[in-house]
Amino acid sequence: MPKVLISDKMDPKAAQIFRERGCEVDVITGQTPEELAAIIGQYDGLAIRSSTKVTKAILDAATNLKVVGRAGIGVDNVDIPAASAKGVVVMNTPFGNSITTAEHAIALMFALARQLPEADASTQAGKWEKNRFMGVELTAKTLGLIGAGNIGSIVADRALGLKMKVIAFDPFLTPERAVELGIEKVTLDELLARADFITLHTPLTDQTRNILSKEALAKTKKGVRIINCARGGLIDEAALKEALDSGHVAGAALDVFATEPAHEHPLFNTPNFVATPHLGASTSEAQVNVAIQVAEQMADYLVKGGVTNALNMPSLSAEQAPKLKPYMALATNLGRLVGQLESDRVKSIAIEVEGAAAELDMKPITAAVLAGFMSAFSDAVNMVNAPFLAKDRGLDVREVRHDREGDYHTLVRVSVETADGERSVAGTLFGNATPRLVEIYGIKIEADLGGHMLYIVNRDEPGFIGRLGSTLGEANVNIATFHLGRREARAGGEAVLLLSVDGAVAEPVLWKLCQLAGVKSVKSLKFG
Ligand SMILES: NC(=O)C1=CN([C@@H]2O[C@H](COP(=O)(O)OP(=O)(O)OC[C@H]3O[C@@H](n4cnc5c(N)ncnc54)[C@H](O)[C@@H]3O)[C@@H](O)[C@H]2O)C=CC1
Ligand SMILES: O=C(O)CCC(=O)C(=O)O
Repeated sequence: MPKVLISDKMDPKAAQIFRERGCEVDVITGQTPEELAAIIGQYDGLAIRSSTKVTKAILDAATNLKVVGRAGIGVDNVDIPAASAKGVVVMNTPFGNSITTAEHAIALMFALARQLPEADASTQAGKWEKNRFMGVELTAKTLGLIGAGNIGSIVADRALGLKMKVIAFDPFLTPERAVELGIEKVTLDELLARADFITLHTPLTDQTRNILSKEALAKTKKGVRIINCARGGLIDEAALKEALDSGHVAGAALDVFATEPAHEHPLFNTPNFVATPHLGASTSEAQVNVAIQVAEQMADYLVKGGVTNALNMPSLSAEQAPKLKPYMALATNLGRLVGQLESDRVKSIAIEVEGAAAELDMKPITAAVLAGFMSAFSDAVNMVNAPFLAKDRGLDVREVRHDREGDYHTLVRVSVETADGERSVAGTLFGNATPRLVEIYGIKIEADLGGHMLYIVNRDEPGFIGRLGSTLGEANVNIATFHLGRREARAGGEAVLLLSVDGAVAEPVLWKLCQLAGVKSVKSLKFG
């Protein structure tokens, strides 16, 4: 039974769902990185929010880990390249807390417009400073969104309801989507010059880090108010403090900080500054949503092989998974066959599908071919890390879907290009379930790939099979299955033999086989 650790505070529904769906679960929160590293080796899954930092050191200690699930959106607390390299799937829940976070941004916009926190503190201190707190209306003001994805779009919708004009800077926002949202797509400089309120809704990336830099803040309209419910690091906090002190920025509200938790900060106690402790996602509704989603997704993966909302692997629904399973086995074996046969450097690999296979999502099939192929060169390869390893090796990967009727109701072909030219193998599924090799390097053959096998290329002539059988018999090698194919219809050409044998064939026996008259090459193969 897969074992899952919940290492951050999460709604109890998560643990309940893990148990209901066949996982054992421990909830241990507030651990130091050392404490986590000491126990993580026992777990197949790790469910987190933002407190647990899934660093390379944690991943190195996580010898059984298959999936990290983030109950939330941002995954900047997970070293995704390190997880991918280790073959660990990283998932998030991209929609469960978006409404809540958008509402927090709107709440902070109101808080700034009417100085609510300061007015509250003053009133409760018995001051009744009616003349001190002069607010501004939101109606007819311009709201500038930096980032118009899930959360930005919801903020836009709410702001339009408040009769604001909404403009957005987002390089990936299409003009059609902007029209659909009822907002205007602008450049960053235009947004800075026009917005009365600016709200940030992008992830923290190399492109967005410090997007509101000192220079950018200087380009804003005097009296602008700024809200950040996305990630610390998007705004230059020192420059923001200066701009608030000088009065150029009339107010700023931050839910997120460059360093969290922010127990102290130069911005604290600055007039017109509002702070919340990364509360964007903190509503009971959002926390139930993300806890349920993350547990369902992780359990689906661990128990049924379904992949949803993974950031480093193609999606595969739990319903699709059983249908794709035999294809993955076929694809892995074809990839592994080519990987073992080709000792030359493979420059490119093409995965072609036709018939029933052409109706399926190709991404998992491609990932399985690559996993099989790469497993011939390195250990600990799986469908998660194989595409990354292939990229690292400079392998060009092509996917081709044929819309044609072939000899087989379904076919997967893997072709590689080496210095010696292109070679390909192909396989089908018998009864929609059993993987079967049907072609190897241009020669028709029918064989199940599995266990230990021998691949022999020889001259097609009488007596060869007898010599081969005797040599193997003398070496006490038992032949389990025997498959034969030849390039030409008549004897004298090239033939291939695929034998499955009961164990690995020792080097001296392979050498003897190579010495047999008519043998061109002998390869020992192993399938998982
Ligand atoms: N404060 C909190 O508790 C929470 C914070 N968040 C944060 O909110 C952020 C946004 O979340 P979603 O809207 O769900 O993400 P999303 O991926 O749907 O949207 C992000 C948008 O940013 C845009 N973008 C990317 N690079 C950009 C750039 N250089 N300039 C301008 N726009 C750029 C993208 O095109 C995309 O439209 C995430 O970073 C997430 O971590 C999310 C939930 C809760
Ligand atoms: O889990 C949380 O409270 C933080 C949520 C968040 O920042 C996110 O989902 O990106």
